[in-house]
Amino acid sequence: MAAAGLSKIKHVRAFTVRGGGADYHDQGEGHWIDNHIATPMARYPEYRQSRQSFGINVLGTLIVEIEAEDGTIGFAVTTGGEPAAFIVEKHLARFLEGRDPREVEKIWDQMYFSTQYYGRKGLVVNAISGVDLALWDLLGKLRGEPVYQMLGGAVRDELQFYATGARPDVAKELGFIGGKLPLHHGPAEGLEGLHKNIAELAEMRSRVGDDFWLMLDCWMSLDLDYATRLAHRAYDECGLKWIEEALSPDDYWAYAALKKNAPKGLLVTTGEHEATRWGFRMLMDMECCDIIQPDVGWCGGVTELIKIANYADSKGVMMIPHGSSVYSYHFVITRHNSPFAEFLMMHPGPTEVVPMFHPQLIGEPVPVNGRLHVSALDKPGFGVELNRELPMHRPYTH
Ligand SMILES: C[C@H](O)[C@H](O)CC(=O)C(=O)O
Ligand SMILES: [Mg+2]
Repeated sequence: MAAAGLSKIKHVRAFTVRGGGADYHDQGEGHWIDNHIATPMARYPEYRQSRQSFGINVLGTLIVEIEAEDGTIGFAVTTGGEPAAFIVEKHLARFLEGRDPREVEKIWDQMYFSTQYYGRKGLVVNAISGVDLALWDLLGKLRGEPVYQMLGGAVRDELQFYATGARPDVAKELGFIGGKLPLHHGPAEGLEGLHKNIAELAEMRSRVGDDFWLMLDCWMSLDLDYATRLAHRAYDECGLKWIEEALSPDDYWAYAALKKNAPKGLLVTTGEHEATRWGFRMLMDMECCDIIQPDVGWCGGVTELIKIANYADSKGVMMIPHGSSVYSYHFVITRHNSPFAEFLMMHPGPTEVVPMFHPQLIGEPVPVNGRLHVSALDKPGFGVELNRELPMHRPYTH
């Protein structure tokens, strides 16, 4: 039974919406995020130029709303679209309705183990993450507290960001501490592609100077041999800071080998497509990387991220969450082993700072001069509202 003053959960609803936002790959033509980026599908020439051509944006955004008996609504956005909406409405909602919203652990446990026979990673854990984030948002709104306060409070006054996008030189001018470039050419483009990758990085190094961090996001596109050669050349010739998600997320053995093969001083990072405490334990126990990068909207939500982050802390591994806007800001500010955060540049250029989940959230804070003061997070829940002017669709009910 809910304690006096805290409403029980009345109803869970799932919606879908298209056009950017949490499904940040769902952008219009000409956007930097869909311009010949190296992927595991780039071995097929017909899918090389555009990730949308092989369906990267096929799912769209999932919106989860949880309404309490007093009418308070918590919500969250993540990816997963219509199939995730089905899972939320037809399977997960039963573990919330009629419950005390403070039962986050029990609700998570029931969502995960009831779906384990067809879930464990990917879409199902995206759906669980969306529900979990909406639940934390509701709890914060019911208590009148920001999520970061419920997580133990801020350990510093501001967040510092690096920027992901095709223009680290602009990111530097905008005050970010570093810039992460997408890798453009994968192994199928041979030695010529490797030379082009290095030339692009060298050109960017010459624009940003010696001290600005430059990173490469390889989006699962490489094999171990290519990744090793790229790592050495990019570090030696261009002072690369880290090589990200170079390999398939399933190939823990290749990651462990890459970390051994990589030059000392270059960081190996991965994890945005990994999920749950068990997946991240594998990455850390097998010494696959120096930085883990869970996406809070995909790895199991805040309830699971607490466990992942604590394990990382105990192993001395840094945790820099992937993207995920306010959902990671509220977490990162509470952790010493997350000293900075990612900001995904969603401007098509990208030459301006625009909210990462634009246009889905109202009141979404953005870094100013590469920083965000904790006071920007001082609103109940995750501190944002849903833009209800968007054409939301509720494909299933229960
Ligand atoms: C730029 C990358 O290919 C991807 O779209 C985003 C990502 O992996 C990241 O922000 O990290
Ligand atoms: Mg990445």
